This record gives sequence, structure tokens and C-alpha cells, in this order.
Amino acid sequence: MIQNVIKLESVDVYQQKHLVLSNVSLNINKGEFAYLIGSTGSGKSSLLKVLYADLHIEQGSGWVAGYDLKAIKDKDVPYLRRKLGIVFQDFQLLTDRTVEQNLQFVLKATGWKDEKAMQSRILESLDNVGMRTKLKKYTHELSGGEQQRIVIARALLNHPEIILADEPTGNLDPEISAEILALLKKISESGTSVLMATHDYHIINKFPQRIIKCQDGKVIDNAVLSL
Ligand SMILES: Nc1ncnc2c1ncn2[C@@H]1O[C@H](COP(=O)(O)OP(=O)(O)OP(=O)(O)O)[C@@H](O)[C@H]1O
Repeated sequence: MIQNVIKLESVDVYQQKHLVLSNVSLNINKGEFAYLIGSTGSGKSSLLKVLYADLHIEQGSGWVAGYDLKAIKDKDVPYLRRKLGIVFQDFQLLTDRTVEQNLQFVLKATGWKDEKAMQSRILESLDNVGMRTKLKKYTHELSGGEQQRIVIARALLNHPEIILADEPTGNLDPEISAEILALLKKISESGTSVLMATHDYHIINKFPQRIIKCQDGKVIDNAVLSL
């Protein structure tokens, strides 16, 4: 059975009164990996905001991880976000804490209480990204690529159905970017969908996947990269 973890039908995306994207229809299946591209101001962040219920849908319908975006109540938004692993540049690690403390912080904030269960989940998430040995390191002691892996481990903590990543390779050199991409692909192959906004055409060429493009107020699915 094909399972849509993201489904938008004829959605209009507004920022204030400004129509950013019109008539967006989009399905993303369980375990799928897709890039989200488009020039600056084309609407990528706005589309992501719709998906994590930061922008309300006025026209059309949308479902993410089983939540109806039009009907969702404010009190349920945190539960939707728990099903989303968010890897954004402006969602950085706390630098005055260790990797372990950073991950504990998120678990406690999302309702975990049992210390043993937290410890084992933290180690599993770090194993997924090859960073178990960094448990006791302060995040400022890690390289940019290592920090991004920890951000991904943090996003995985609550077994999300979807990873939403905004420019996850933005500040990394090409070799480390390729490692992060390979990691995100591996995560998608294990069943967590990944939607990744990027300007990094080098990465897209190296790891070709479905491309969703924001352009001229529309979303074009299966777009071709034009250089
Ligand atoms: N809070 C806001 N209030 C009003 N307009 C906004 C707001 N945020 C974004 N916009 C407008 O919405 C449009 C789309 O912006 P958005 O941030 O989604 O683009 P983007 O494709 O993510 O760009 P970038 O690649 O630069 O991050 C732009 O015209 C922008 O000016």
C-alpha cells in the first residue's frame, strides 16, 4: 500500500495578504526523498511552513503525518511537529552543553521522563548518524559536519515520519556535504521521508532524486535541473 505522509490538494500559500504559491498539489510517500528547489523568494520556506503548520491553509486541503492541516488545533501542533524531524539552519545546537545534554533537552521537552529510556534512545540516534563516541563532547568542540550529524540525530529522536531539512549542507564543504546527503538518503531508505530545500546543485547532480521546484508562484513536480 502506498502511504502518503504529505498530501496537499490545491493549496494556496499566503504570507500575510501576499499569495506566494497557488494551487499546490503534492504527494510525498513514506520513505521518499525529494529536493525542494527554487530561487530566493520563490516560496520554499513558505511551503515548509505550511507543512509544519506555521502557516495556515486558507484554500485547499493538506495532510501531514496523519494530521489535517486545515482542521488542526493549536494545541495539537506540537504533536504534529513531533512527527517531523526539523533540520534547519536557524535551529542550532546549544553550544554551552554536551551532545548528550542537547539531545536530553529535546527528549525532556517532548515529554520523556524515564532516564534509562532517554539514554538508550540518545545512543540509538547517535548510532544512526555514526556519532556515538561524541556523546560527552561540547558541541563547539565538533566540526561543522559533525554538528550537522548531531542535528540530524536530534531530529531522529522521536522517530519522525518525515525529515524537513532546509539547506542542511549550506555551510559545509563538498565532501562533507556528500556525507550528509548519503546519511539523509540512508534515513529515507529506512522509511523516514526526507524533503530537503537546497540551492546546492552540485549535490543534486551527484545524488539525483525527485525535484520539486517553486517557480513563478507555482510548484512544479518532477522538475528538471536547469543550469
Ligand atoms: N513573514 C512574512 N511576511 C510577509 N511576506 C513574507 C514573509 N516571509 C516571506 N515573505 C514573502 O514570501 C515570499 C516567499 O518567501 P520564502 O521565504 O518562502 O522564499 P524562499 O524560496 O524560501 O527564499 P530563500 O531561498 O531566500 O530562503 C517572498 O516574496 C517573501 O518576501
